[in-house]
Order: sequence, then C-alpha cells, then structure tokens
Amino acid sequence: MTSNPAVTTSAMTENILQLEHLSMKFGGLIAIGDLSFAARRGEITALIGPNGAGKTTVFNCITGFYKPTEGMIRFTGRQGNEFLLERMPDFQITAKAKVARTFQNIRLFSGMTVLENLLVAQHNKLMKASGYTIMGLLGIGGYRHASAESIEFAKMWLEKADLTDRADDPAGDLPYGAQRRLEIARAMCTEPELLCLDEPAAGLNPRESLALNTLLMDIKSNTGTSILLIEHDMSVVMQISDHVVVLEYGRKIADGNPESVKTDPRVIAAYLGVDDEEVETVLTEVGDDEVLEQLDAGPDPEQGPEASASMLAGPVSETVGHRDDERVTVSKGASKAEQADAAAKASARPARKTAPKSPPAKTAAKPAATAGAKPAKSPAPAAKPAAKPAAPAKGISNRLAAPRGGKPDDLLAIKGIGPVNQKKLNEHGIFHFDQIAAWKKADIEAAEAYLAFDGRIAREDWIGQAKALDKAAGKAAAKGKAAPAAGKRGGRK
Ligand SMILES: Nc1ncnc2c1ncn2[C@@H]1O[C@H](COP(=O)(O)OP(=O)(O)OP(=O)(O)O)[C@@H](O)[C@H]1O
Repeated sequence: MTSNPAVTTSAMTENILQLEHLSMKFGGLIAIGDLSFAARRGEITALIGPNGAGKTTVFNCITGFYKPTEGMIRFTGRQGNEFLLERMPDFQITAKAKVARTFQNIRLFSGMTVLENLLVAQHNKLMKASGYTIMGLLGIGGYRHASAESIEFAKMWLEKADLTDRADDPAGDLPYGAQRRLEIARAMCTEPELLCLDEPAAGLNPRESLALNTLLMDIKSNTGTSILLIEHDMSVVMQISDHVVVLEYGRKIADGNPESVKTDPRVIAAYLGVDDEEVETVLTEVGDDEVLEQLDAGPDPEQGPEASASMLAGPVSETVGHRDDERVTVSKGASKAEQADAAAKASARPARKTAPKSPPAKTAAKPAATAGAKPAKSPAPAAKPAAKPAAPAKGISNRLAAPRGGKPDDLLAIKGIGPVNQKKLNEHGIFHFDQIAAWKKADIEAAEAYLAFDGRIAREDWIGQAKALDKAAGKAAAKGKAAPAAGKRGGRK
C-alpha cells in the first residue's frame, strides 16, 4: 500500500523511517535545518542533543503535530507499504502508518484504572470489530472475541510493564516511574510499528530507569516495534540504543553507534556547552574515569596562577576541541560543533602544544595541576592581586599585572560555574573571585567564547557574584573566618 503514487515499494529498505533534508522554521528561528537520518527497523534509535537542539520538533514533524517547512519523512511499513508522513494528518499517521508516541509530560487518563488505560488504547480495534453497529457491541460477530483478545493483550502489557499488581488502581495513583511504563504499555497496545518516546527516563530514579530499560529491550526483542527515543539520560541511551543521532542547533552533528558517538569530539563539544552537571552525567555514563577523577580533584591548593597563566594574558581565542595532538582555535560566536569542526582544519597547522591522547573533554577538563584532593571552601586570598591591570591585549580589557600565589578560591561558589569550567578557568590562571570580579566586557566575551557559554556569564551575573563573594571572603579573612559558601551552583540554562 502506498499513500502516494510517487512513492513506490521498490524503495523499500531496512529503514523504517527516513528523514530527508527536513527543515522546520518558526519565523526567523530554524529549529531544524536540513536534517537527514534514518532509523532502522527493529532497532532503538536515540535522538540526543542539548536543550533546544530540535529533538521534540523532529518528533512533532514525524507525528504530524507540525508540518515541516521543507523535506520528506519517508515511513516504510513491515509489508513494504510506504507513507510520506509530512503529507498526512496526525490521526492518519497513528492509524495508517502505526506510529505511536509518548510526550515529555505524562498524558494518562489519570482517573481511569491502569487496566482501563490499556483497554482504551485498543478502542479503534474494538470498534472495528463491532462493525460500528449496536449489534456488534451486543456481541454479534467478532466483537466478543476481539474484546476478550483485548483484555488478554492488556494483561500481557501489564505484566511486561510490571504493573499487574496495580491493574485496578487509578493511573494517577501510580508512582512516577510506573506511570511512565504505563504510558509506554498503553502506546504498545495500539500495536505500533514505530514507537516515539520523548524523554521516557526524565525524572526516574535509577531503579525505575533500569525497569524502563528492561521494558524497552523487551519491546525491541519481542515485538518487532522499532523505537525512536529522545533521551537526556545517557545511561539509558548508551545501554539500549543501537544507533544514536546527535543534534545541535537543529543540525545533525553525529550519527552512528553509541561507541562512536560518545567519543566524537563534536558531540563532547556540544555537551560542554550545557551545564556542568549534564557534562558530568555524560562523562560518567561513557565511563570516562580519568576525566571524572580530574573533576573530583578540584584545583590544587598549592597552585596559584603561573607567570603566563592568566586567561586574560593570552589571546582571546583559545583551545577547546582537540583530537590527538591537535589544538583548536575557536572564535566567539562559533557554535560548539563548529568549534570542534575546526579540529579538522587544525591538523593542517603545526600544533601549538602537545595535547594528550584523549577526546576533547579530557583535554578541556585537564587541570593545570591534578594533584591534591578537592580543597574545602577556600579562605580569602592571602593578598589582593596587583590591582592595576597591564595594558590591554587585543580585545582584552583587563589582565592581571602579575601572577600571585595563595590559596585558590572555590569558584564553584559562583552559580553557573561547575567542575569542568572551574578546571578550564584554572587552566588559564583564574583562581580567585577578584579576578572574575575585575572582568570587563571584552573579558566576559573572551571567557564566553572559551567556555562556549553564549550570554551565560552576563545572565548569571558572574561578575556580581564574584564581587560579593570576594567581599565576603575579605570580611571573613579579616575576622579570621572562612568565606561563606554561596548558594547552589550550576543550574540549567
Ligand atoms: N511551536 C514553536 N514555536 C516557536 N519556536 C518553537 C516551537 N517549538 C519549538 N520551538 C523552538 O525550536 C527550538 C527547538 O526546540 P525543541 O523543543 O525541539 O528542542 P529540544 O531539543 O526538544 O529541547 P529539550 O531537550 O529542551 O526538550 C527551540 O529554540 C524552541 O524554542
């Protein structure tokens, strides 16, 4: 069966879904730009990327909630039947192409029981069996049989989702993780060929996450349903996906198996642009112990800025993404992926420094000194730095006239600075609140370019925070006390 005469079954491949040059614009915003990728039948394909990368928009195009501005979404069913989803209304995508989805926020019938939720999902099948007549509903014809079958089917999914004990409870009374599984079981009761799951692991604890993995692996192994998965939880993505597509700013930056994607410099660079907790999560999930050790170590208490260590003493552009023995120069405004792209070009140039044999995150996270345990909240600096900045370098409005030693401040006290970025700042000789407090516009721009934090330093008012912390540290030092800790650091964008 072909929904459009232009589409022939000869195009049938092992791909269940193929996006070709898909674009979606909202006014001037390009949410998806020229995106092409394929999802193979029977596999779990994960769509990942930082917040706002366009993942949900892709789902909305596939499921007919949005009509893409350009491009094709080719769906090939088990029987070789093909559909161009971008041309179909959403209800036909569900009914004919058999694409089901779940949403970021749970959408169950919370007043109905768990079992009822699974039966309602089979409403179409039952109505069809009734012949859409009262006679049918009264049990004449195939309705009775279909009804019994539906109950059995629902029971099977109750079991698979580990919800049998809760069958008669209102769905709204289930714990969060169980509601997530019920949503998936309900979607499976429509017998989809493609199941699109939007962040199913969001908000789950590790035990619930494991139960979710088990359910998804069961679906993959025993039903033939293919899964397209948006997920931020890397333990889910890396453990169960066959194939991972990575988006940044609506464009594909990587496409391959989990192993290749997790070490892709462009992917790591993209994730370095999100908050530090998320970077840590990704690194943890990819098992990058060396980086994590470095993150845990914190700055070396003995380590003060070196003679040439000030970030502000160096060029504005700096190194962020590296492959083996390459250093990459980035410019302000370049996307994280573009910065990583520069790595390819960098290979044509002689390396400025010897870089470690590691993916970029390792290099980016490498501290100036790795020894030593994480210090307790640092006391105030022993002495103020030489106050007078030297003559500004190109594009730089302040620099430390002279390096100084002394114990470093705990830059994590500044909301928005996490372990990764503290390391990166330390690498450039930024160890003290007053250094950050003294930043001028050009320094902020330089730091934002270096950290790939467009606008975030100003938005989170690092300067104001640093000034307050420096003042508090000064007062505490005067009283012989340690500087007070600031509030929670980090925070998503
Ligand atoms: N209906 C809309 N109107 C205008 N802009 C939109 C609309 N839907 C999405 N966007 C924008 O498109 C971009 C991509 O959003 P999308 O929700 O697809 O990202 P995402 O990768 O799913 O993010 P998250 O991981 O945070 O859910 C964002 O900049 C978002 O603000």
